[in-house]
Amino acid sequence: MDLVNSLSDRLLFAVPKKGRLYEQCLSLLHGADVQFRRHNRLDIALSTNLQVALVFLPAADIPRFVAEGRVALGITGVDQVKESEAEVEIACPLNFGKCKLQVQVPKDGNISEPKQLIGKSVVTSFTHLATKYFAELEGVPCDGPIYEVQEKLKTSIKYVGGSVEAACALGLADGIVDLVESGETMKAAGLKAIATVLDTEAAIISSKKPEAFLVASEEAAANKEDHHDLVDLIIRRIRGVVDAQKYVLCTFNAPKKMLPDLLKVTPGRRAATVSPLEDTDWVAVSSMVLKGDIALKMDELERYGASDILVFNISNSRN
Ligand SMILES: Nc1ncnc2c1ncn2[C@@H]1O[C@H](COP(=O)(O)OP(=O)(O)OP(=O)(O)O)[C@@H](O)[C@H]1O
Ligand SMILES: O=P(O)(O)OC[C@H]1O[C@H](OP(=O)(O)OP(=O)(O)O)[C@H](O)[C@@H]1O
Repeated sequence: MDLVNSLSDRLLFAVPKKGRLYEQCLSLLHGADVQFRRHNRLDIALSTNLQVALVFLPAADIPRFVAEGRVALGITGVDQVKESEAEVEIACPLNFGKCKLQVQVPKDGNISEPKQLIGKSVVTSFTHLATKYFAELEGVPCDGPIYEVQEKLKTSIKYVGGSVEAACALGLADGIVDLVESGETMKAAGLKAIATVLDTEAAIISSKKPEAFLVASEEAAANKEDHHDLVDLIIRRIRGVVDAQKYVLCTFNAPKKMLPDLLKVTPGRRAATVSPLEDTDWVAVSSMVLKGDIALKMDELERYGASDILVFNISNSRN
């Protein structure tokens, strides 16, 4: 059977084909045990252990494919979902691809707030979001199609597909609207941020259209229900991996008399596990702690008399 025909029985799952989200998507799929082999240059890969086909697409196109029910699930940036105005479900934020869509202007110029860009020229890859932002700033109603709103704006919003940060230096724009993470690109291009349009991160999105779950062959159609179960299974697995990455497991030995204070420091996600020790004046405690808090928590545990404090990474989890 050729590759395209073998897709009819499978749940389609769109993943960015390159760029900032690509590597982390692969590691997430690995963590969720979605196994597949991608052949050179092919943008479709059949999973070897689930009834899933991965489709590698540009991040910006994924919301549209999912909204139209061509694929059931996708991973992309929330910024791309908002920009495309695609009607999709944001099933699970993924805690990576975190950045901000910001209005940026030349560092040494005389513009210091977005209102000063009204009537001037702005370049971006996010024309919908930029148009909405400036429409609000100018008090223009934003209910018509985007080109009609743009016609009413004093500010000119123009599209470029990449290297947006070069637009000011090249005389194409007075300001830009672009993504910023570390700020390195903006700094190197001599720009400064003067406003944030959107905070964004990667997310799993799922289709609201029933046809996303339809399968072509009769035999496979009988398993249609399975595709809903499969969507649920994949989302739960991925959520488990994402949650696991946010936490570490902290274990320590605690003098019994200090236990109430120590449990206030590390109460655990639901509750800490407390186990007896040979020495009856002591207990062992294990508890999940947010990764970002762990150093402070260890300081506090030590202060309250905990000893043998150990911290472990968690590779997967389920609630
Ligand atoms: N610097 C960044 N830090 C974190 N996440 C980012 C960053 N830049 C982009 N992203 C996220 O990754 C998504 C895809 O952006 P990326 O620049 O990788 O696009 P791409 O598909 O490679 O397209 P192109 O390079 O042609 O613009 C963005 O929509 C955003 O959600
Ligand atoms: O704040 P930073 O950490 O420097 O990241 C910001 C840059 O990252 C993205 O571009 P990317 O490098 O993905 O390439 P692109 O310009 O081709 O989209 C974005 O468009 C910025 O240019």
